[in-house]
Amino acid sequence: MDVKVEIRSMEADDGLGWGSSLQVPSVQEMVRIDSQTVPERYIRESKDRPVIDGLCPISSEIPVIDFSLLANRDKEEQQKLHFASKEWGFFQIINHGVAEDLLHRMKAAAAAFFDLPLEEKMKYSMAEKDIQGYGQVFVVSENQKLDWNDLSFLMTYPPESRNLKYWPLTLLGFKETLEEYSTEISKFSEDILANLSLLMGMEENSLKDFHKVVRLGMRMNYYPPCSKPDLVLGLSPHSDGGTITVLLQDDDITGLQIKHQGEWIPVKPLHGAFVVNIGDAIEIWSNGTYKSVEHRAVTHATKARISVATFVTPHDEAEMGPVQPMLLNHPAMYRRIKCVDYARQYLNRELNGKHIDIVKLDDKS
Ligand SMILES: O=C(O)CCC(=O)C(=O)O
Ligand SMILES: [Fe+2]
Repeated sequence: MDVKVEIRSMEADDGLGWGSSLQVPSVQEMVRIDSQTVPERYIRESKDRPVIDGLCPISSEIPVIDFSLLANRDKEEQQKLHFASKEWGFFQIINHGVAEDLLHRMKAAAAAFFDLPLEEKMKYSMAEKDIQGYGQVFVVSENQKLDWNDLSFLMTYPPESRNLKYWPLTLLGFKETLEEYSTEISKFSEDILANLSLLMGMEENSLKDFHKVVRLGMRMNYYPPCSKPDLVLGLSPHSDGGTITVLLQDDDITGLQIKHQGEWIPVKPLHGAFVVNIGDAIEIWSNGTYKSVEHRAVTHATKARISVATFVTPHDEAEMGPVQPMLLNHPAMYRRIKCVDYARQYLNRELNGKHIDIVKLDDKS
């Protein structure tokens, strides 16, 4: 197969100043041209290959939290949030109050974008020095294994953070839907942060203060079907670098797997729920009490899967480092680092497990 479709424009733009990634082919286009061949660059070493088993029973153990109770600061529900963040780093949230119609429109907007012809999508390609737009991130060498995934990454909130040159404004309703969705996710995330602040022995607004305003980056993921799903990964193992991530996904395909007690556990979608996970920033602020857990995505033999991950991202100038109440009975487990420095280091490398070790302090120090 000889597919030379590079998804990157040559426009010079420093963008967010967080990093950049090398050019890669569109996997969706490769599969459209030849759905059977899996190029060598996508085939994982034996030890990294996934077990495709959407029916693993333990999946049902992932905590489910009722947001309507958390919003009322219900103590029992807060304890569930505490347990989930400590033991799993992941939970599904029901009764979040975001209208089902909006969730449906958000998924449809992402699907409509990936449905566009390649030439059209390429108009929104990442610029050379940015990670916003259509393309791929975390590609730093010509030799590394690639994910079976195409993505578009957009800053969506607050409104002034949007760079509309990466937004397909010709798609009817795309902009309005993302605006509406990101406004809802900003309110939802603020409330989760308020509950986590209280659980960490702080004022309700303390975690929010690290953001000034809650800042959202949205990664729309498209995982094409793969004829050999047991040889590839849709998304390499990683933990998310920000505060929390809110994931919206298709109901009918299990693609997300999380590392729990040394095993990869599939997260079976719960209709209408968000999957929320703790990012590295919360692990560091909580001095390791709450866990930013490794996760990955696997592919499906015949179906494409779309997910929409919204990353809550701290203010560039804020500091990551354990907060005072979490240091009362424990030594600091992480050194302090400015959020923008962490983001730059996080983004300019191959995605390969947890990155947090770069700020971990030796147990004895
Ligand atoms: O597609 C998924 O389920 C996972 C997405 C994810 O982990 C990410 O975009 O960081
Ligand atoms: Fe992730």
